[in-house]
Amino acid sequence: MNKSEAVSVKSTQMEGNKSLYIIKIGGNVIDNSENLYHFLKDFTALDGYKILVHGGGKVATQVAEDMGIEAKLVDGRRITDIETLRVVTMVYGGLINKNIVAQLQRFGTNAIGLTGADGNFIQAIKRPVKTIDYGFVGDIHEKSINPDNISRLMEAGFTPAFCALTHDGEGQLLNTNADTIASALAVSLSSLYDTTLIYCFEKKGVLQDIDDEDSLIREINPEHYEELKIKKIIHSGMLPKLDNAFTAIACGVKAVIIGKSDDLGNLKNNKPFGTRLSKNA
Ligand SMILES: Nc1ncnc2c1ncn2[C@@H]1O[C@H](COP(=O)(O)OP(=O)(O)O)[C@@H](O)[C@H]1O
Ligand SMILES: CC(=O)N[C@@H](CCC(=O)OP(=O)(O)O)C(=O)O
Repeated sequence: MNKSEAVSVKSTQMEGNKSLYIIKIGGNVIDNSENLYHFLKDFTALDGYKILVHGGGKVATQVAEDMGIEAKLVDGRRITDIETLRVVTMVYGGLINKNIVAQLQRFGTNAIGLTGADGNFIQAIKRPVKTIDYGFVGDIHEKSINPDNISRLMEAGFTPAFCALTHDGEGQLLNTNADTIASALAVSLSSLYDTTLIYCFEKKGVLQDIDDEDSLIREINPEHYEELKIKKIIHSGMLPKLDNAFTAIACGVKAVIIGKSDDLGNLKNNKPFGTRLSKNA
């Protein structure tokens, strides 16, 4: 999460809450039908309240290029002009979201596919132009999410599946990073549920050596994170992911895990899984 996206809201955690998993999947999992199949099956097998958040940046880039629209990303964030907004609306809100919902239904999860505009669940602010004009990109703020509305949907038996689209309340859809949406939902819903946020991607977790799957770092605190950044052990997409993850931990989310989508089943069997974030000792 960059600074302008930071969710500064501090939730009031209550004792004895019901548990909730908020699980985000990224573009590399979505792009691999076998991995996606296994992930959605394991997601269905988890007990309790659940919310799925999906990205799909890789698919959007491919579809845009097929349509002759060049993808432009700055610090991992897509410059979203009006043509690109049309593409991401079709890809995130349509193609990916509806396929995921259909697959979840097959496994028995009564999923309901959503953008932030549906039910006014996530209202964002169009990112102000500073040095870069990101176009139709939405930043989430502390009043973006009303946890009671989302809770009502879950209490009625539905499992929300959010894509990476929000709205500004004035009729405009906005493209919003899926990692940030997952973190903001987790912070907001922590006021009602004991919330665990899980980022699933294609690697075992945060690795000491990105080319060695056996080099999993089992736990990271903010101090350790700073060292890993200086040593350039963590870079590219993992930086905003961890920024979002530490924001969630600091704002009342019970646990945050970053791990491989194939290993989600470990959670049900109480086996260790991925990299767990912690506060400074
Ligand atoms: N130390 C690290 N361990 C694991 N992945 C890392 C590390 N440093 C950078 N990365 C990169 O971060 C990427 C995950 O970020 P991103 O592509 O934004 O995820 P997602 O697919 O969930 O959107 C990995 O594919 C990997 O290339
Ligand atoms: C503003 C912005 O950058 N939005 C992201 C939303 C999709 C996303 O987050 O996808 P992954 O999780 O697969 O990376 C994008 O369009 O790429």
